[in-house]
Amino acid sequence: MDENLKRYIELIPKAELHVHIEGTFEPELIFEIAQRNNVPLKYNSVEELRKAYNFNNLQDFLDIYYGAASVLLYEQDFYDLTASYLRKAHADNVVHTEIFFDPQTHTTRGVSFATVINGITRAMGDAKTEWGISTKLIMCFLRHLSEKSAEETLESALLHKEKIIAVGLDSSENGHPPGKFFHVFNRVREEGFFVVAHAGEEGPAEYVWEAIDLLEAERIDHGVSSVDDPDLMEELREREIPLTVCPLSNLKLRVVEDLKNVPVRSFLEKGILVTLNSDDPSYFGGYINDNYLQTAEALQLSRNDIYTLAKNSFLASFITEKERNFFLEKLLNFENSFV
Ligand SMILES: Nc1ncnc2[nH]cnc12
Ligand SMILES: [Zn+2]
Repeated sequence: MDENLKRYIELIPKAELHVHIEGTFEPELIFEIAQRNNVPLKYNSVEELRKAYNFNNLQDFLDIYYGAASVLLYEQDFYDLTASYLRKAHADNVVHTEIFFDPQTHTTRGVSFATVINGITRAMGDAKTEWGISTKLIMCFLRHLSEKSAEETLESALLHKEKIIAVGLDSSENGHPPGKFFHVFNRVREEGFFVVAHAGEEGPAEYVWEAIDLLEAERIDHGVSSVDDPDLMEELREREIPLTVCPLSNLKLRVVEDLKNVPVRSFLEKGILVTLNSDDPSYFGGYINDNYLQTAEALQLSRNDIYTLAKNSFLASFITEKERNFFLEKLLNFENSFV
């Protein structure tokens, strides 16, 4: 790739809108925390664990991801995990990030909701002080569990309402359509949270329709199968519903055979608010800049395309108009001064 475009990608201020905090758990930190908490691991070394990162589909990955998360027990563990991600995001010139967390992954093991959220938000506060990085937190329900379990999780979340900006849906997609969570998302909206949902990752375009029509999702996570349905593409453009696409994730989970097949160009050409994100960077071989760089290379994206993707990341963020204007001005200043 052209050195100048590479530098432009690395330096451009950007927002990350699709990253699971449990998916930023690096093998070295997994072993460190497992050791200090006396939790046995199935793997004998960092190298052995890394070797297991060879996935045929979403479920293969989720099995390992939930296994690693089981070493997280104390508030300090969640703090260390989050601080480690935010350091990397800052290095990639991420100036705003909206982080997913999966409370049920921890509460079902007896770790309290407060332990999880207090550790994460303390690291978010420290990162703001230290690096000026802006952050929001999005709670996700695990869709392989019941709607009742999601309702109980929402109850726990209400005690920490001011720390959570939006509620989403993740985990095993096929067989667990958004409609399964219709009632609980009515409550989510009544409580004033923004709504997002993973849809159209491994699942069909129909699941994206359900997410926007039944759950009234304001942003779709992945959504790559939308490209199969021209009416849906038109709907996403018309209603200005952003997609948080994660190219390296799609490649590693075999949603696509080649990065060339991630439909970022189709979304850009259609005028859909598409963004690039890392999803679970410690498992998929790269953080946000790696996603931008490898996608730009595979799709021959121009500097102008990169600018649009970075701008879209701010347009698609759950921030105030004042914050949005601040970031858009930062972006414009960067554009005008980059040589
Ligand atoms: N890519 C993904 N899809 C669904 N659920 C997830 N949880 C973490 N990463 C996920
Ligand atoms: Zn995801």
